[in-house]
Amino acid sequence: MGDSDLLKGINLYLVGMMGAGKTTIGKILAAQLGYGFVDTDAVIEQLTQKSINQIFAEKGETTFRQIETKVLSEVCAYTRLAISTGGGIVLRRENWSYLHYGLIVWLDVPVEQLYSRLAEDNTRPLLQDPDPIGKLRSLLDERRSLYAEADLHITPHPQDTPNAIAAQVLEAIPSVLKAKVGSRE
Ligand SMILES: Nc1ncnc2c1ncn2[C@@H]1O[C@H](COP(=O)(O)OP(=O)(O)OP(=O)(O)O)[C@@H](O)[C@H]1O
Ligand SMILES: O=C(O)C1=C[C@@H](O)[C@@H](O)[C@H](O)C1
Ligand SMILES: [Mg+2]
Repeated sequence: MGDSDLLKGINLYLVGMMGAGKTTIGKILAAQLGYGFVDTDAVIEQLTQKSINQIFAEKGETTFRQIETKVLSEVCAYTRLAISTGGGIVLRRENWSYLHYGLIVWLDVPVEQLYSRLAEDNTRPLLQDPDPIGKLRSLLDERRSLYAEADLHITPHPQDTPNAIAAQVLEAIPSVLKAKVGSRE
């Protein structure tokens, strides 16, 4: 059971740039909270029977974003889930109305580290760019103020393991949960 009552059934959403560790840490958090695990990118791939790269190439980013919103709107109706989102989930205002049903955690990882993790990975269509590090920088510049709308801002040290980062999230939850519930009263 462990920390299973920590969030009182409220969903936990991980947001942040591609490569920030949302999928990796979301799985650990789900196990530790006794929650189910959902990755919106994986759900989109299952639903469409296409890879994210294929969806971007064949249908374009706008269609991907429409599917992403639909998936989020359906997922948020469930409880007791840790949900790793796609890096661009913060872009549509409508998505925030769904995210705010849960507790939102921003994994804020420096661009250099994102790049070193993703350099060998060709599954992120937005990084198929002649200047991937410049692209990561400009995406983060566009999105930083949106990610900052999360309830909890976690800035892991470069050497922190996924388990250590998950522990930081769990440790910080009680204080932010209080603030979040308090703000609704
Ligand atoms: N704390 C960490 N230390 C070292 N490597 C990590 C850490 N967290 C994640 N990684 C590695 O970085 C890569 C990207 O992680 P992950 O897929 O979890 O990111 P993501 O935020 O889900 O990205 P996306 O938005 O593209 O889905 C993976 O290879 C993962 O193993
Ligand atoms: O940052 C982004 O816009 C993206 C991140 C990934 O999780 C995928 O959702 C897709 O590659 C787009
Ligand atoms: Mg992911």
